[in-house]
Amino acid sequence: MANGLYVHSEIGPLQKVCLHRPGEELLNLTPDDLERLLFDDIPFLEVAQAEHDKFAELLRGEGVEVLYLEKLVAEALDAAGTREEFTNQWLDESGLRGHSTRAAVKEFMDSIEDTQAFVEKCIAGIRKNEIDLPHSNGSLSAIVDDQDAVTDLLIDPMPNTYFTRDPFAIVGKGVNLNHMYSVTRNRETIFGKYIFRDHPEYNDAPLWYRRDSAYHTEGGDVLNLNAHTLAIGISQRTQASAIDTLARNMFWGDKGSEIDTIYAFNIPASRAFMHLDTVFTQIDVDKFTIHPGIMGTLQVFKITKGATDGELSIEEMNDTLEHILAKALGLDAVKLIKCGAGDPVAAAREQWNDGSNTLCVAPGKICVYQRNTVTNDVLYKEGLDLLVVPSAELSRGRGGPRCMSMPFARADI
Ligand SMILES: NC(=O)NCCC[C@H](N)C(=O)O
Repeated sequence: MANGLYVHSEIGPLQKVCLHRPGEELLNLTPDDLERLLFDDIPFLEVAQAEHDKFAELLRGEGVEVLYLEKLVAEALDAAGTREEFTNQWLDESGLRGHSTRAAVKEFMDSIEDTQAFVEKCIAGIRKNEIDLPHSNGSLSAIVDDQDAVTDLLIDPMPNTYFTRDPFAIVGKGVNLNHMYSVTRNRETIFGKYIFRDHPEYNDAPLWYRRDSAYHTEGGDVLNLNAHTLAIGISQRTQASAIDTLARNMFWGDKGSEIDTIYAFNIPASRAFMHLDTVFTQIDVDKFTIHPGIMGTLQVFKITKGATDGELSIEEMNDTLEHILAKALGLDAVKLIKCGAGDPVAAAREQWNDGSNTLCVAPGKICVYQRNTVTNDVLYKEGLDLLVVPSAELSRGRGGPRCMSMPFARADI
């Protein structure tokens, strides 16, 4: 067991983080596929990459080790000799139809010698004109599927891979390996399966949640409040049943989870508020950014062990959000800083572009998107130290600095 994972808070000095630099997958996004692939516009790749490089450089400047997802996957497959197994699983989940088409794609992927280039191609997707497809003779599927095809892609790209927050979430020394809400993103969790099983530094990680679980959940909904307390969104992306399953795995599993209390935040199921971290992130020991739009409807439940094995105790918290968070963190008070300075128009505009979605690199020091000027001004005035990420193109995928990062290690506070 060589599991180098350690995350017990949202704010402890960030030591290692996993990113993915957007790549050719964005060149396979077409207007017709945007909605299905969960994008709102087509980013200009060159600029998106430059913005992402700046994000990585800001993190390195703070002493953070930046790991790249595609490199970790390639290292895992090479170290364990599992590329063949991975390829078959990726093909099984790629939506390909027809035996001979699958064989042609497999041959094409096998011909890519370098494993990291192979992983990058899995993420990029495959256009029909890249492969000599077998003639339709002898295959009903090749005739019917071809005439029904609505896209020029043989295999969809995975354009959301740069949102490394969502397919898995590090909690303590283990991992929630998620079953994601959408078919298009669920393939990203295959990468997690191989990293946390096969990578020399992260193998044999305890899994608190498994990608074959029945219910869907995503990492953007998971906030590590402290070593024994989690906050999780019940949202468009995370079902209450997934939280029940996770709680049982953590409270009674034999893999050593330290979590004994989960606060479930029921937020409206909408695209703008897709995860808890799109409306709410911790930025200091006693400070959070929050989108005021959720305050009215927010329902919070506290989940702990019930009286008998496997039974959860669920208590609805009838208190203000400030009090609930202060209690959860063992503090006298916390401060909620409103996105858009509380102005409803600025709040809605800046939340849409991830004004509440910050990545904390140390208490009081956070990465924010440059474009959210109203929110950033408030954060400056509140004494936060801002690492400002250019965001004209990255933001088109509807995720901010927290969405674009998965901490693997944070120092204790
Ligand atoms: N944690 C996050 O809020 N991640 C942002 C994910 C954006 C992506 N386009 C999605 O819809 O899943």
